[in-house]
Amino acid sequence: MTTMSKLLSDLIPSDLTGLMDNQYTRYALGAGAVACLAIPAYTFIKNRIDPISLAVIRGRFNTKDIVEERYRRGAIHWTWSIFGGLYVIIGEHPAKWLLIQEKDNIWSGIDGRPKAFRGFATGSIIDQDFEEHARSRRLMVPAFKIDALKGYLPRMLHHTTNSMEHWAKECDKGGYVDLEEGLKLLTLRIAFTLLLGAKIPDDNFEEMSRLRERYAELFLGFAPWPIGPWDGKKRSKIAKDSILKDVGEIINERRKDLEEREKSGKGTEDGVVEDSDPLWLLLKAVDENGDRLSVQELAAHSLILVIAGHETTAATLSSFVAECIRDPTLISRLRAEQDALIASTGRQIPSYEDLKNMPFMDAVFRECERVHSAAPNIIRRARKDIVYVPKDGTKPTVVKKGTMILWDVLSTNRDPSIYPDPHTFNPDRWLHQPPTTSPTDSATTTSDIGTTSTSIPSLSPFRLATFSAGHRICIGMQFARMEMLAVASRLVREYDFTSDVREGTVLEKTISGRKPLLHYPLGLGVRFLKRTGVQKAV
Ligand code: HEM
Repeated sequence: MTTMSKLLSDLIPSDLTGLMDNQYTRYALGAGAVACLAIPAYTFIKNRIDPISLAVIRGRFNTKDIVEERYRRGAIHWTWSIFGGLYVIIGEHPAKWLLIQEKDNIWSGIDGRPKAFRGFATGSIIDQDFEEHARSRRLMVPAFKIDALKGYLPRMLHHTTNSMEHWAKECDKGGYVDLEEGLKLLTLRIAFTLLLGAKIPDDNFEEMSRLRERYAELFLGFAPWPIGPWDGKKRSKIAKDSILKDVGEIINERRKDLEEREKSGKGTEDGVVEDSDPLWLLLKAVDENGDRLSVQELAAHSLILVIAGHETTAATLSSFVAECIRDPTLISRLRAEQDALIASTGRQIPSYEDLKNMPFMDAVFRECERVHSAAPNIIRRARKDIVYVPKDGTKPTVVKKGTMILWDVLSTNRDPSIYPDPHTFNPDRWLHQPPTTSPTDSATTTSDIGTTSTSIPSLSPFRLATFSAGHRICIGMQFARMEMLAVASRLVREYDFTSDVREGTVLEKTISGRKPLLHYPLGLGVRFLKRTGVQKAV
């Protein structure tokens, strides 16, 4: 008898009544029973664990898979995330329900966020809610209006030129420069000097790098152990205290300046370009009792302005660089547009009006915002039991008081009913077939960059969710859009950063416990070289 037939005869005895006496059969039945319980249990758990949390735990992040999984679960569904159980909502209809109609029924300040996200900017605009929050926004909004933006542009461009020359010098020594990190340093410098009015000498790149390291450490407190480092909270607190100390010094200096001006009657009115930044407006503000904000309150707002104002913009600019590396036709089209603009205006350095005349560049950024949204989620919490009734009239969902609700930005931005072939990076979709606009949404914008000027109309922020929507829509959206166009146009006009890429550079973004925003796992190592035949900027 062969080994196989012996095994079979052992497994299947001729006398079936003695089946349970056979030890192999018992093993097989036992294994079958475990599988019967384990497979549905595994499927049940897997279907309820949030795909982003699962990807971070596994260390394998694929945006397309995550988005498809979230759509499979539906426009509103329950999930367990690393921050606890919550409802996920996708798309325009539930987002409007959450962010507008139920505005008074949700917390969007400190009480609305997961515990891990609390406590790093206590008392700032993002912690505040309701009237207090609305007051802070009213105070800051003038710093983001067109006149203020126009005032920021020359200094933005100056810092960009300075950084580009620095990167080129580094590469002249024969190495590569990590543009992802370089762009963070640049946007951090822009945020410190323009939003807080700090004075930072042009050549102190080392000090900027140290400052940037502290900002990176700050994020270590976001992810709970074991995903983040075991001492993440402690390191984050040390970084925060150190940043607050620096910010406190800037505030004290500017407060002294304000007091001196008030005493001498020199004038503190806005409109002087250097004095229309958000910190200046906050410094001058008085409440109904005539009191000014304390240094602690000012420091908290300043901290959040710098965090929100540099990391996200740099992330989107990095996506721009990565897409140009991936597709060389992009860079030739962008260059053709820039070169034509230079020829028609005679300006090597773009003006504010020029930024409104770059439809293709604008389209590329709109696509970067859509596909590579810097902030993947927006989180709120129910203040009372609230009910979501789906558009199609299917079963309503009751969200219990105290439950977190996460608006899935990544998936909303890839809604196939709005964006055909949603996972493909295709800037032309904005030029040829702009998605439907919503006229009421223009009320949320404070400038005309990238909205009314080019062939690209303003899209409902409930459909392109990158900057959020409703009463907390990103206050710096137009600042960011202007900054991205300004920096990118300078890069494209004068430098080549696409042909010599460091070996091993990975162009797919990921999230990890140490870096909770989407980023390139090994940075963007490129050789940054001056284009030949470019006229010197003046
Ligand atoms: C590409 C760049 C940017 C992206 C993707 C982005 C995205 C966001 C998002 C998603 C929110 C959350 C709103 C919510 O909770 O609903 C937000 C809030 C905020 N952003 Fe931005 N942002 C960017 C650039 C900036 C810049 C440049 C500044 C400052 C100049 C800024 C300042 C703020 C502030 C202060 C808030 C809090 C607003 C509030 O709570 O009312 N952001 N941003």
